[in-house]
Amino acid sequence: MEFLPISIRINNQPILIIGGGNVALHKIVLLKRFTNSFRVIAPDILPEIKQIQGVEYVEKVYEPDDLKGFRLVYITTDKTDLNQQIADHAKALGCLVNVADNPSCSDFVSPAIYVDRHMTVAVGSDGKDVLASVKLRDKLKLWLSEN
Ligand SMILES: C[C@@]1(CC(=O)O)C2=NC(=C\c3[nH]c(c(CCC(=O)O)c3CC(=O)O)Cc3[nH]c(c(CC(=O)O)c3CCC(=O)O)/C=C3\N/C(=C\2)[C@@H](CCC(=O)O)[C@]3(C)CC(=O)O)/[C@H]1CCC(=O)O
Ligand SMILES: NC(=O)c1ccc[n+]([C@@H]2O[C@H](COP(=O)([O-])OP(=O)(O)OC[C@H]3O[C@@H](n4cnc5c(N)ncnc54)[C@H](O)[C@@H]3O)[C@@H](O)[C@H]2O)c1
Repeated sequence: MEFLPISIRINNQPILIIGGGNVALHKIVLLKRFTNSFRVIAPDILPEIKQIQGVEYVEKVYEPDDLKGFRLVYITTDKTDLNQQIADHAKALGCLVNVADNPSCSDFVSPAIYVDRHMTVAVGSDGKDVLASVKLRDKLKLWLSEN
C-alpha cells in the first residue's frame, strides 16, 4: 500500500485547481461537500465551473508563481508532460498534489465517498482500481441505508 487514508481539514484555505475542464468540474462538485473555496487557473474554463459559488477563476495558462500560498493542488490539464512539470514545481514548494492522469506521481488520491451527516465512508484501492472503489462504496451506501 502507498496511500494513507486520513481526514484533512480543508475549510481553512482555498484549494487550487490547474485546468478547467471536465475533470476539474467533477472534482469541484465532489469537494463542494467539504469546502467552498477554490481557485481555478486555465486558459479555457467551462461555464459550469465559472458559475459555482466559491470558485475564483483566472483565465490564463499556468505559471509556477500560481502555486504560491496553496497547500492542496489538483492538476487536471489535458497535457501529460505539463501535468508532471506542475507536480514537480508544486512538490518543491511543499504542496500536496493530485495529478488526474497519473496516480503514481500524486501525493494523494481521492477515495469514493459516502457522507451521512458527520459520518463518512471513504473507499480507496490505493489508486489502482477506481471502479472497484465506487462499486464497494455504492454497496456500503445501500447496506447502511437499509440497516
Ligand atoms: C472515487 C473518485 C473520487 C474523485 O474523483 O474525487 C475517483 N475517480 C472517480 C470517478 C472516475 N474516474 C474515472 C472514471 C471513468 C471510468 C471509466 O468509465 O472507465 C470514473 C467514473 C465516473 O466518472 O463516474 C477514470 C479514471 N480515474 C483515474 C484515472 C487515471 C488512472 O487510473 O491512471 C482514470 C482513467 C482516465 C483515463 O484513462 O482517461 C484515477 C483516479 N480516480 C480516483 C478517484 C483515484 C483512485 C481512487 C482509488 O484509490 O480507488 C485516482 C487514482 C486519482 C484521483 O483522481 O484521485 C471518483 C468517483 C466519485 C464518486 O462516484 O463519488
Ligand atoms: N482522475 C480521473 O478521474 C480522470 C478521469 C478522466 C480523465 N482524466 C485525465 O484528466 C485530464 C483532463 O481531462 P479533462 O476531461 O478535464 O480535459 P479537458 O480537455 O476537459 O480540460 C483540459 C483543461 O486543461 C486546461 N489547460 C490546457 N493547457 C493549460 C495550461 N498551459 N495551463 C493551465 N491549464 C491548461 C484547458 O484550458 C482545459 O481547461 C486528461 O489527461 C484525462 O486523461 C482523469
